[in-house]
Amino acid sequence: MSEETLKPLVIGNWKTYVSREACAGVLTELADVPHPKDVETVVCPSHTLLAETAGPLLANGYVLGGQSCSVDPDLPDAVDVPASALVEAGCKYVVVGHAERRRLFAENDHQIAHKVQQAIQAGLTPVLCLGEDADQRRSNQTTKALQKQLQQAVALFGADWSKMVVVYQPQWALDDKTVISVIQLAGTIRTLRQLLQELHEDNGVGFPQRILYGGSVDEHNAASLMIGAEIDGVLVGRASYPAERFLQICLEVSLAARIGAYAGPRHAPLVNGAAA
Ligand SMILES: O=C[C@H](O)COP(=O)(O)O
Repeated sequence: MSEETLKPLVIGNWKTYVSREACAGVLTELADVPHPKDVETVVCPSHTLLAETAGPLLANGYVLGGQSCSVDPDLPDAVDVPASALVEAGCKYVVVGHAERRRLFAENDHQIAHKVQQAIQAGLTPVLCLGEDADQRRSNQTTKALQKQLQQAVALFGADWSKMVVVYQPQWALDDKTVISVIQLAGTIRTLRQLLQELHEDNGVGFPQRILYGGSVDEHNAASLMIGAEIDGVLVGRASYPAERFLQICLEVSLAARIGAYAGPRHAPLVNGAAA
């Protein structure tokens, strides 16, 4: 496991919040206030801003990510940015399976598996988002939903996916902009860690992954979510802009990691010598 993957990870997903007009100011603010070096800090600008943001972000110690990649660049219906083009633009990460793409573009697990495969083949680290919807939550199907999404997402490749980042991003929390409780989150993160361990045991591939949380994370809740739910970082949407808020979240995560003596992704807890 590389030194970087032992750090907590904060990903700012700009979506379309940062316009071309606002971009130069944001880049200046991100450059002026040094972000904590003990946090790996990724910024995912909109694809049309990648060219002009890559240089300044990389020069200031940020890591670059893509907001999505195409299912297969060779398919005639490929409309998204190829993973290889993201690499050329300087990206290290790419978000796949984002809740909004699952919902608005009806992206399914099979397409997401292809995206994961494309990302890995291009040398990117996939940031795989998954989570249950409101109905699944109400009917206690959360574990089943997560298991299905996980298994199908990694079904197409047998390579070492230890670097893959998993983001728990419950659809219901995004729909309502609900802030998840630390207790709720802690329980589901534990389940996810267990599911990942089972996948590891079944396939003999890399483990453990970094598990992040995404959904209404801000400068006020980032630290308590980090410590209370034992996550490895956060995926931030709205609060990734303005830069001041995003930098404060990075500081909170750094502080939480120090308080919790964070030492990298954890294994599933053991009960009587076996995984819980
Ligand atoms: O990509 C980020 C997630 O959609 C979370 O967005 P949010 O922080 O605005 O709730």
